Amino acid sequence: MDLCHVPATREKGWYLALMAPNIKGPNYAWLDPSRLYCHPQGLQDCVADLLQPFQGDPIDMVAGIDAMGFILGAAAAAVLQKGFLAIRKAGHLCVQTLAQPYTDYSGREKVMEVRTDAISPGLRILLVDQWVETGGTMRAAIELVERLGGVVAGVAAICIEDSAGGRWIRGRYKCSHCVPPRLQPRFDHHQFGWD
Ligand SMILES: O=P(O)(O)OC[C@H]1O[C@H](OP(=O)(O)OP(=O)(O)O)[C@H](O)[C@@H]1O
Ligand SMILES: Nc1ncnc2[nH]cnc12
Repeated sequence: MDLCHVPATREKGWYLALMAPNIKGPNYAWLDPSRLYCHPQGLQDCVADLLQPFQGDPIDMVAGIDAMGFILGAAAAAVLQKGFLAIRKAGHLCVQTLAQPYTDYSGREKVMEVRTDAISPGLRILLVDQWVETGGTMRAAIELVERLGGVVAGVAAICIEDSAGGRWIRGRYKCSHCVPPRLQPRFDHHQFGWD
């Protein structure tokens, strides 16, 4: 695959074709989007599409979710010229943290942590992750921000699936994603290959 080829017309989500299917079975997410980060124009357009709905919105800080949410989150923070807060899977931060248990698409119970000294009450935070499948991970991050008095200014991910958790998030927060309407049902049904 040519990771430099740029199509003549770049409609929203053109770079989604760079994603790759799971070939390793049920212990993994059904899809791996990360090859699109290898494409310079793909990465740039992905971040621009995620930020477009928030143009003009007051955002004080961007938070990205461990691990792949760090990539788009940090890129978005750089574009917005804001700071970046890492929301981490438990057991990595050697400072005072707040913890939130959750369950994700794997069905396993996990714990997310955030440092307690970065979010002051009323701080408006844009939460970024690579993907929302069941919504368990993003909901845990939302809980952490709100328990610290922060305000979730928005939720951004390449895709927010039409799951119960995805709908819960979409119903309560301003959201952005990269999926054109014709492709959303394919992603909701975990179908790869949408040309
Ligand atoms: O909506 P959910 O069902 O909660 O799933 C979404 C989460 O799962 C993936 O991360 P994962 O923890 O697999 O790993 P990584 O980011 O460390 O690769 C994805 O990037 C989200 O963070
Ligand atoms: N990165 C990802 N891609 C597709 N589905 C997912 N579910 C959780 N993470 C995912």
